[in-house]
Amino acid sequence: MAQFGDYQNEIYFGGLQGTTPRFPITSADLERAASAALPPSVWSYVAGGAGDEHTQRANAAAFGRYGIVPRMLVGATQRDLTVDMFGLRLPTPVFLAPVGVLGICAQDGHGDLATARAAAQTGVPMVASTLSEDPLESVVGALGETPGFFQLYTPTDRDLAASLVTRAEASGFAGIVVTLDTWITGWRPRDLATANFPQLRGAALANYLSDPHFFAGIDGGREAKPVAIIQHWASIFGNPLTWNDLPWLRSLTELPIILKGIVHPDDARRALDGGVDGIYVSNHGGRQANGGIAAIDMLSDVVDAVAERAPVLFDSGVRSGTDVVKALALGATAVGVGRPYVHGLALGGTAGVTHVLRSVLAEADLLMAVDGYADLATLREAGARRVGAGG
Ligand SMILES: Cc1cc2nc3c(=O)[nH]c(=O)nc-3n(C[C@H](O)[C@H](O)[C@H](O)COP(=O)(O)O)c2cc1C
Ligand SMILES: CCCCCCC(=O)C(=O)O
Repeated sequence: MAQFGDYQNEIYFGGLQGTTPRFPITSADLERAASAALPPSVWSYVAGGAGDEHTQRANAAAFGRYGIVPRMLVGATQRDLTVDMFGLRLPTPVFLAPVGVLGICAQDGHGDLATARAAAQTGVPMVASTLSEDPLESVVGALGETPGFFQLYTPTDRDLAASLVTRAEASGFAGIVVTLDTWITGWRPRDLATANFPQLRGAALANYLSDPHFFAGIDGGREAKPVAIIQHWASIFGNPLTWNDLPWLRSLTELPIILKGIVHPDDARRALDGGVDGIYVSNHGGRQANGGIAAIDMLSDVVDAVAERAPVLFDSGVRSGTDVVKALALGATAVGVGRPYVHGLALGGTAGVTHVLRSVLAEADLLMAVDGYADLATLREAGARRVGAGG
């Protein structure tokens, strides 16, 4: 059975033979190289967070407070990292977190397709953002057999919201991830300094521009001037959903609904009572609210509150395979990689994203081998020890 850790040998032997594409290995080196590769205003959008970015830094640093305790003489020569969730058997516990505006991070403008192709090559599921530069139908097409989830930014225009969900269901997405924490934009100093909001310049509106319901709300319809189209988009983008909206969301689809942005255990319980199928713990990578707690520090509280009633997805601050293993040990069902794959995309399109995913998976797999955990159930049972340092 092939193991994710085999990528290590591919890199070593490819290095000897000169066949492996040379991408940086650590997330810090990837980040540095991507910052040089992208135009400065795009870089500040990707790298930036809310306020003085304390929460963003805390997300990553807080992983340093947790440790895996190794077990010996186990012989974990074969590791099983498969995950069952939402009726799917997934080959990896890692997924691609939704990132809007991927187009501006790719040389040919088709960052969503490039990412979907990397998902197809690695089997890593992709959560595709509403804010895509390629329409959702073509993104799911590029995923091939690999499952995709559609991330919904719920517009205030309910017909448009319903249409996006219906299109996602019809085109083959396996679930709908509803993002709760970004109905309004947080205070993002780096974007304010460059007055840079790429999607407001139309870089990520393919899902809207391909939807007849979107044009129904604009004077002049499809013939309207670009500025009127973008103004209309900005006026309907963010819907401050409340608990009262859950039955409406539920009525839109038979697909599993996963709520992204849950951090409080009581919210997780209430969401499940309200009929959703999955909880996605995230603080949006510190891009929305500064002054918050690191997402990983809330994971086990949410996992306890969910009490096995549903899968718990996690992102925010994941930078390595070690972080993935820690989040899994703390009870996550699957772990989302965010900014690191955008860095890979900026450096090498599909090949760059594939490299990042394979590196993260290889490190996770090798850590489990060395630490004596042959599968995720055993790892989860052992848990992660809180060690106090870091963050
Ligand atoms: C450039 C960028 C764009 C993002 N766009 C979206 C989006 O369209 N929808 C969404 O739900 N989350 C979006 N996110 C948040 C990610 O899904 C994820 O929560 C976050 O990147 C996790 O933090 P990390 O990358 O620091 O680990 C975006 C993040 C970044 C960096
Ligand atoms: C008007 C809000 C746009 C948010 C765009 C995408 C996103 O989630 C991000 O973090 O950036």
